[in-house]
Amino acid sequence: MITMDDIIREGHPTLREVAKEVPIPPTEEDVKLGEEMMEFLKNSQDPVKAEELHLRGGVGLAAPQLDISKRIIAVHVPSLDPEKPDSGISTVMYNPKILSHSVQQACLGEGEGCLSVDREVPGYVVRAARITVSYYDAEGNKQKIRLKNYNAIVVQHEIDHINGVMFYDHIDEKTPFTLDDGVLVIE
Ligand SMILES: Cc1nc(NNC(=O)[C@H](CC2CCCC2)CN(O)CO)c(F)c(N2CCN3CCOC[C@@H]3C2)n1
Ligand code: NI
Repeated sequence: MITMDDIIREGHPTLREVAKEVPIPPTEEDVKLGEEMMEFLKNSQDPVKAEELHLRGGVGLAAPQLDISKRIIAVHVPSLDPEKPDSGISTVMYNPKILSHSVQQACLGEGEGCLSVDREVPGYVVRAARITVSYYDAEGNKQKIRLKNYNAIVVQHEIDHINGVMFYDHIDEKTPFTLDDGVLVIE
């Protein structure tokens, strides 16, 4: 079972590597890894288990954060709107690829953090508000989905990780909270 001890922290070179594509259909090993990544996210969102296992809350995780330089990400984002129970996203993506993105940009009003970064880095992380992503699922089926707002932000944060990009690379140190016109702030 994955715990915080398995997550490498900034400064570890693997976080700055471009991760390798995995064979499709995913091997048993890669399917198991994806399942363990998803289990970590669910545990981290369970108050009892998170407390017991000393987990920081997470809605996404990328294999390089486990010192595994493979293009595998897991996202488990609960829907923010109880009226729209399926507006969240919960899936493991193999070889995810952003096919297209909106000109419209968005950021989280609270900024971003990272399980591999043991410090606060204030500032807006401006990303595309909507993205079209292709990926392979655990069975090797090619999927193509459109994501927007919170779900889109999370998946972009994870895809950054498999490209060696950290969230604070997007923050302008001099003007961390300056926003161009029209950037959607997601609270
Ligand atoms: C936004 C948020 N980021 C949390 N942590 N950071 C992460 O997930 C990092 C990835 C996210 C940082 C910004 C975009 C992607 C992990 N990363 O570094 C992976 O690369 C949260 F934990 C969290 N939520 C809201 C939903 N809540 C449901 C109930 O359980 C608690 C949970 C807390 N929302
Ligand atoms: Ni992260």
